[in-house]
Amino acid sequence: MSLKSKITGLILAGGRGTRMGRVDKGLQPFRGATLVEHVMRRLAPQVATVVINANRNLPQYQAVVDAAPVLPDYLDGFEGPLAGLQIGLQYCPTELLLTAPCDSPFLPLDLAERLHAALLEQDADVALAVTMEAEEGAEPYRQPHPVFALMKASLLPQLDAYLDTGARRMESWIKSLRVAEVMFDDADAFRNINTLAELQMHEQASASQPSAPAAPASGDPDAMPVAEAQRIICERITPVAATETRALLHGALDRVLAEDIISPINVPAYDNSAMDGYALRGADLPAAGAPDATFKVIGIAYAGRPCTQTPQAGECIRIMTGAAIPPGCDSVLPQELASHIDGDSVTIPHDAIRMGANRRFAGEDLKAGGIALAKGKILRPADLGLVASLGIGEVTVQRKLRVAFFSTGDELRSLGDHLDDGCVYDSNRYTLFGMLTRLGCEVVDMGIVRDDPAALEAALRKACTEADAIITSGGVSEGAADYTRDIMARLGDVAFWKLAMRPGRPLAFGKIATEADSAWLFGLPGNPVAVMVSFYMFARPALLRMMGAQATQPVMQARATEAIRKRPGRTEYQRGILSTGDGGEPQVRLTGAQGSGILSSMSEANCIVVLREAQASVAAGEMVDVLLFDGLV
Ligand SMILES: Nc1nc2c(c(=O)[nH]1)N[C@H]1C(S)=C(S)[C@@H](COP(=O)(O)OP(=O)(O)OC[C@H]3O[C@@H](n4cnc5c(N)ncnc54)[C@H](O)[C@@H]3O)O[C@H]1N2
Ligand code: MOO
Ligand SMILES: [Mg+2]
Repeated sequence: MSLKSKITGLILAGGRGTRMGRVDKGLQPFRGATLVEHVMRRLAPQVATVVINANRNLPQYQAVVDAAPVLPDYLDGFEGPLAGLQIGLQYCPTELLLTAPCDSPFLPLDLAERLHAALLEQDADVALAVTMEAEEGAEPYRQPHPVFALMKASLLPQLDAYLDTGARRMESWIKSLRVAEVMFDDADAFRNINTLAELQMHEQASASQPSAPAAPASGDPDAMPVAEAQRIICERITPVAATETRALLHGALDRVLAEDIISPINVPAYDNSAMDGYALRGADLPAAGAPDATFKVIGIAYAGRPCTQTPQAGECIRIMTGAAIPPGCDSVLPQELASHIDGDSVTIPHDAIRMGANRRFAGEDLKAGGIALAKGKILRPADLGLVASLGIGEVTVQRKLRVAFFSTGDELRSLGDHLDDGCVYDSNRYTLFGMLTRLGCEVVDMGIVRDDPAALEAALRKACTEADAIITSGGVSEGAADYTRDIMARLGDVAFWKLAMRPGRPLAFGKIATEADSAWLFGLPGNPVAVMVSFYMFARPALLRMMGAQATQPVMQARATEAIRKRPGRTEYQRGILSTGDGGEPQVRLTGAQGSGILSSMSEANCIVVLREAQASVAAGEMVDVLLFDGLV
């Protein structure tokens, strides 16, 4: 069994964020994602699943963990890390739980591995990270980080007992356990970001992330870094304002929500049973070591048919999953845990369930008055169901974006035409059609435009009147027939960039206008792989922004199975195949030839390996960033 499969990751995001002016820390934007997404990216490769403990903005946190749960505190009115830990341990389906706070975007990638080694070696209950800290003029000291801990899931009863005493401090609870401390050299990896000022400072500090080792830049000094081009594009683009209404079953799927959906009701609307069994008063359960207790069944509760009888001491109600918890009851015994059932009497052993077991609380999914789905969410199947669970049948969505696209080049031939000498079939238009359609745009296919200034001008003017954005391919480099550049520049404020990336070096971006209309223009390079990479890195985020969508690109880490050559000074996007290694961990290999005309490399791939600007060649076995096609395309 791999180590990963034994561990559940718990991100602690339940705090009040008082030092950030009560903002929800985990959701603060940082380096193109939210803080919690950075934590997720670094924790996920180390564990079987990641869950989040949060008490606010649950839908936003839910989007980060996808199918895994977001767990609100079980204890009311107390938001310390132990409340989060308690619910995390209650949930934990694996032998071990690894915790990390939501504001620690640099946490070590070998945290689980090193804590686990110490846990075993020292036969401890908990292993936690320690660093050496030094303040000016003072002796260096050991700083334990109890929120970066790997612990046995079997510690739950000890934690419950500790919390029952009214104590709440993480440090003192940990002291009561067998603790292994693991010294990490890189104190910065455990830095959490407490204030908005700190956040801004880290945002500005370039490439100091442990995942992007610094390397001497040796690229073209005129080339613009990818992040800067993305920033300029994002700053200029604003969302399109128009909205429309769509029914859940008719047109809402994959659209961008234009308004927050406020929950009009609690979901579930009433406390109900999670099991078929017997509802009873937890206080009547036999104490530890006491003999089995027998209860009399006085009524029956079905889902949709509540039972209004109130059991007295020693009485219970037969209950089905989803049925309302009867008055006075607070716990449900699953029927298979009874030691004996005979007619209307049920016998229960002392250790069968804990008080409060198997009770689902009113509003534990969605609270009345809370934001069930936030504006900007792209509606997926789960969201349609969630909106329906609120009794709402229609949603307000952003109108679809209209995007015109065409290919440029005298060498291009349309499908069905004869392939003359020196010509190629136009493939970019099909790739663009696919990418735009997947993104949910209304596409306006304008065919092939010759390398002729008058034809190009006419095409751009027509596109401008018909669309919100225009995407072209080819003619943006510096060849003698690359006329697109001149015409684009004449029709608007279009800038031509040489970017520090490969593929996708040339790019044109700006606004063009006719007498009556204007549109954003993305002049993508002609090479078939370059057009796709440029689309995903620049056009896609810009179009999503125009659509008013809140979306991020799913990045994860995988181990490179082979060495990858890379020159520092430019970002490289290599096509990869992600798979599961023998130990169950993600691994990635390249698809072979990586030339920007080799479209088969894109077709074979299921991910892009992102080699950051400062990064040098990667050795076999090193971890690399991987951008999954799933969710991107
Ligand atoms: N002296 C330099 N030459 C080039 C540079 C440079 O910096 N200095 N950059 C290279 C890079 S990188 C790229 S990418 C290309 C970009 O060129 P253009 O955007 O001007 O595109 P074209 O010249 O029109 O075409 C390039 C290549 O792609 C093929 N192509 C174009 N459109 C399609 C299509 N719709 N379907 C299939 N294939 C297409 C075209 O036939 C060319 O082979 O410039 C480099 N040169
Ligand atoms: O954009 Mo080019 O395709 O980098 O080779
Ligand atoms: Mg060219």
